[in-house]
Amino acid sequence: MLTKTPQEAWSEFLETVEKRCSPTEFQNWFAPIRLREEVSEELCLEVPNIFVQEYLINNYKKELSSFLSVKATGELSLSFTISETKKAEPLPQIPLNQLASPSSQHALEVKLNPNYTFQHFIEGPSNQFVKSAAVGIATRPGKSYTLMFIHGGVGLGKTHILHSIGHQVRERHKKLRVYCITTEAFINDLVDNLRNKSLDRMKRFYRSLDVLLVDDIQFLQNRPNFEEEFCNTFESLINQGKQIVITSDKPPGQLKLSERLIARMEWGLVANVGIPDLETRVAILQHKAEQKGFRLPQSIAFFIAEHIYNNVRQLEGAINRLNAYCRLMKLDITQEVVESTLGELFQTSSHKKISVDNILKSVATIFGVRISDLKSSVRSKDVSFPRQVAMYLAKELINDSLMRLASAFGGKTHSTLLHAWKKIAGLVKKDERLRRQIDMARRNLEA
Ligand SMILES: Nc1ncnc2c1ncn2[C@@H]1O[C@H](COP(=O)(O)OP(=O)(O)OP(=O)(O)O)[C@@H](O)[C@H]1O
Repeated sequence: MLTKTPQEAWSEFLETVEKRCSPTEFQNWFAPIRLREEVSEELCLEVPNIFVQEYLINNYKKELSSFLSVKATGELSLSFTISETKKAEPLPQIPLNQLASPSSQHALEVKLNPNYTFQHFIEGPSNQFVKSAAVGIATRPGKSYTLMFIHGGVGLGKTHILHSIGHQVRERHKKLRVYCITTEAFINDLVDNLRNKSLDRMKRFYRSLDVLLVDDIQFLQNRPNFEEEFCNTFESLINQGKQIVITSDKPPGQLKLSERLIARMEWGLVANVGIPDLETRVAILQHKAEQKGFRLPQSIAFFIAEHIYNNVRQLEGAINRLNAYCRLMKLDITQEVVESTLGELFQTSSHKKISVDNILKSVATIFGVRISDLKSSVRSKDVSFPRQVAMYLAKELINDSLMRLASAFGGKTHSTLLHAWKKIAGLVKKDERLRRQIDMARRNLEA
């Protein structure tokens, strides 16, 4: 019998999920969910949008069912409400008769890259949220969130997503005026129009758009004069219920822009694109190879993905280089060929590959125990403590799932590994000797 209140069940569910998923996934999908304080036996959740609700049900139904009771109908005792879209303060509207004609042409428009479509965007835990939110926005532009703000590191697919929205809107909403521009081009446009005293025409043009896609807003930093005009354009579109999508290398709060603009951007749907995990990188490599018309063996894709890991553009560069080399030299793709062609890229983009086996070797030497004991289920303190240190190092130094890391320790579970990591992380703060032992192991491994 379930005796927990829905609130208790929810917080236990969150605790479990937080241990299991990546911080990006948790931040994107779970952190925005609010528990509604309703007097009900049902768990009432307030979600910021339908994507979060669908994500929760599609991916965590099984887990939820072990925390929540089930109704007589067999459904989970769970209900959702979608938080009301926050409204921007009203600004003076531009009369309709002043809007530019839909046939206006603009030289600075960015042509949407035909390869940057949702179909060619490979999904993984690091970008699932941004992708489903973008698909939702492209399906009903201006209807759910009038502003979407996409941020993330270099080469992780922000422009790809931006153009995908543009393609889909053009395909499904033929009458809507979609315009894609880089922030640099917007600034150049502004400079030209100021010089030609045609600022009003420019304003009318931008304010007549239905969907404005703006790439790399970080280039607006430290340019207060241009920022003001951008902010006006932006507010005017938002007030008309039009759609804006902005990309940036940082979240809104970290941009050096006026408080007014930052507040406006934070008000939208803010989504982060993270670094793809190993499996997603492998899938991206294989997809890119397929697009180029060749097949990349799985083992080779893993090999490349293990060495190039924080920039998808570099993965794509690797595929292009490998393809060109093998075609010209009429070679099959083997690991040797990959090493000789892409070795340089590996050097610049990767640090030394650390494996659980290396960690076990290093820890065994420092603590004077046998590797086989570390992998066994021996529980004596002189073995279990170094084993926990090795688990701590594995979680700290290897970018892989807890489950896989734990199983490399002779089939341990992810909760054992997490427990070990927490314990050692706590001890290392106060135990000088342990800190030195761990530093020594790290130096050995990274040397
Ligand atoms: N998930 C993905 N699936 C397929 N291709 C991807 C994915 N993520 C990125 N790419 C590819 O990586 C390349 C770089 O992506 P993009 O230009 O969109 O990155 P960005 O985040 O805008 O980079 P920058 O910060 O430099 O502007 C593109 O060719 C894009 O197609």
